[in-house]
Amino acid sequence: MIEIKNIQKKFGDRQVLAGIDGCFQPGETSLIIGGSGTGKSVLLKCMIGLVQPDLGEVLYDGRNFLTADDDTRKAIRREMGVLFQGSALFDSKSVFDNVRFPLDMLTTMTEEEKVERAHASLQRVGLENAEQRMPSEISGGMKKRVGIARAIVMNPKYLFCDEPNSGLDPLTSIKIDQLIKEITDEYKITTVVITHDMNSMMEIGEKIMFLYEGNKLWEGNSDTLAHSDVDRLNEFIYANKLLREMEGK
Ligand SMILES: Nc1ncnc2c1ncn2[C@@H]1O[C@H](COP(=O)(O)OP(=O)(O)OP(=O)(O)O)[C@@H](O)[C@H]1O
Repeated sequence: MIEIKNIQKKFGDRQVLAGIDGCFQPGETSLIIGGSGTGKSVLLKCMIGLVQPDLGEVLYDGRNFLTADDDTRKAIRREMGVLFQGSALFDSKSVFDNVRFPLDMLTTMTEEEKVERAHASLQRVGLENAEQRMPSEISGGMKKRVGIARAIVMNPKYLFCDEPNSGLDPLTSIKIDQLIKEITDEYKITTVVITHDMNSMMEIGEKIMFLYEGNKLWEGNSDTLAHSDVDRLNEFIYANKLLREMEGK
């Protein structure tokens, strides 16, 4: 379980996060939604240690990530998998070498163990036949799958995905969402996904947190999303639907 308490962050005079609380459960895919510039990515970065919040706590199964000693922080980091926007693959490495990279960097596994683990991850995302291909030779959806395989290769307890659907067509988006949800459920991972995607909200929104100008204005799930009395959320959903219709999705 991940708990965040009163996360605050300012850049200059701008209060980007104004005190966010939340709780994310194992085996659950939790979504953070909201318009552009509302602080979703900054919140995610605060959670994974890429941005230091001004105030607040991030607890990983009770361990305070922000005040922990170096060894505990390292241990927590090793339990995290991250799928970055745009997949962030190394262009000069094959699919297989991209996936085994965290094992090379962070473990003392034998060659045989690494190969076995990387194979298993790639198999889990359905890419066992693309291991020797280069990132430039595969589609956007496949790149996301490689990113997911790399994010789970260390058997993470916590998985973070920043806009996993960006740049994908609707069908591929749904497949990627389903994969994230299945993996979360199968390995009982605590998964946090940032998304703009209305389909994702409806299909995998077991828990949804809505941010607006650095505040959490609403929390619920896909069933309650369309029935809130929060004007800002209703505007966001309406704008999203409109955009999808205009794009012919
Ligand atoms: N390192 C930084 N220095 C200064 N301002 C920043 C920094 N990182 C983010 N911001 C600002 O914080 C605000 C929130 O940014 P954030 O990236 O979290 O938005 P977001 O909700 O993820 O939006 P999007 O959906 O467009 O990615 C923005 O106004 C952004 O310009």
